[in-house]
Amino acid sequence: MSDTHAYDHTPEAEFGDFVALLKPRVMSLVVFTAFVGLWVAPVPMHPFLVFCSVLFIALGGGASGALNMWYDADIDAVMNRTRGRPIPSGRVTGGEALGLGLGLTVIAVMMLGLTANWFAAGFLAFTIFFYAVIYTMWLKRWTPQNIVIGGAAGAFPPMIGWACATGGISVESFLMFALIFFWTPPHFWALALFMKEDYHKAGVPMLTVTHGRAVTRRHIFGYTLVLAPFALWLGLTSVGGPIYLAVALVLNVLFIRGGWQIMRRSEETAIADNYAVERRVFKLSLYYLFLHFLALMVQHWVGAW
Ligand code: HEM
Ligand SMILES: CC(C)=CCC/C(C)=C/CC/C(C)=C/COP(=O)(O)OP(=O)(O)O
Repeated sequence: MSDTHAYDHTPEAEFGDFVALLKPRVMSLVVFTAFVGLWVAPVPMHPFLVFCSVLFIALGGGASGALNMWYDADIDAVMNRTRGRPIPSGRVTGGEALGLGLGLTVIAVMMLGLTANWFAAGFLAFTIFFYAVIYTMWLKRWTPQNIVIGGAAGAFPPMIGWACATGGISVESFLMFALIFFWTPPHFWALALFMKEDYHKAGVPMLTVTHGRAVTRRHIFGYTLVLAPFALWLGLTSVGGPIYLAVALVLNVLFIRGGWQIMRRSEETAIADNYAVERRVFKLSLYYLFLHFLALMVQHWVGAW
């Protein structure tokens, strides 16, 4: 991954550096959720328009990643996980990242408006604004609730996908939003438990830094409990069905169990096994979201309720 690039003698930007600015790995899951939101909507779209919509949502997501990296270059330079990124390592200038982010935002929003509809395009613009401005510039450096509220940005994409197909919103698209929204805190805090030093060094008020790990552990478990009813409720709507419900049931039991294990662990035990459980739950979180949306796709294919 580009985050781990070695430092070059002559820091010259390569194409890969500009791709890295778009945070492709994280955005792949974002784009998948957007695609599923669009795919399971009750209004079928022409395959070419499906392709265009997903492409422009992906470009918009990438644009927001570049804007985030432009603004966060100072933080990224301090943290081990991020200091090899294109800007802190000197291969790309802040101005280039800002230009790329703004340029892609304009292209993505305009093209989505022209190919899908302007409601979806406005929604995409708002989501980019939410991630780049509300989360990155404001919440991230200000409150330990940063990722709870900021998580909304990452939760909007399936609603944008649904809006591309239908021109509106619905209970189903709202529940897909809720699924990602309440998933984000356990997803991120599991990681923060074994990355605390990084955020501490960078002065970012993550919950682990401001309230300590014991509180963070309880929050993780709490959110897995809040999340489960929304995941199951989605299965009872018009996009749900027995396959989705079975998958959701298993995944939520596993996730709640993971949250419970994280909460019950003492810091000493965690240090002794190098945060093995926290690492496992972080990985599980990625499968959790991917498999829920995959199950929605399969359910749609075999026929929803
Ligand atoms: C405010 C919300 C979020 C925060 C703070 C957050 C934070 C993080 C961090 C710090 C990483 C670690 C490594 C990396 O930089 O790749 C990560 C990984 C990841 N996140 Fe999130 N995340 C958030 C929301 C999301 C959303 C909404 C998605 C997708 C729907 C997502 C998908 C992923 C994926 C796929 C990875 C693994 C990337 C890899 O393999 O390198 N995240 N997240
Ligand atoms: C369509 C569209 C506009 C989608 C946006 C999706 C979105 C907001 C995803 C959030 C993903 C993410 C990596 C947050 C990380 O927080 P961070 O930026 O604090 O993480 P870092 O420390 O790795 O930079």
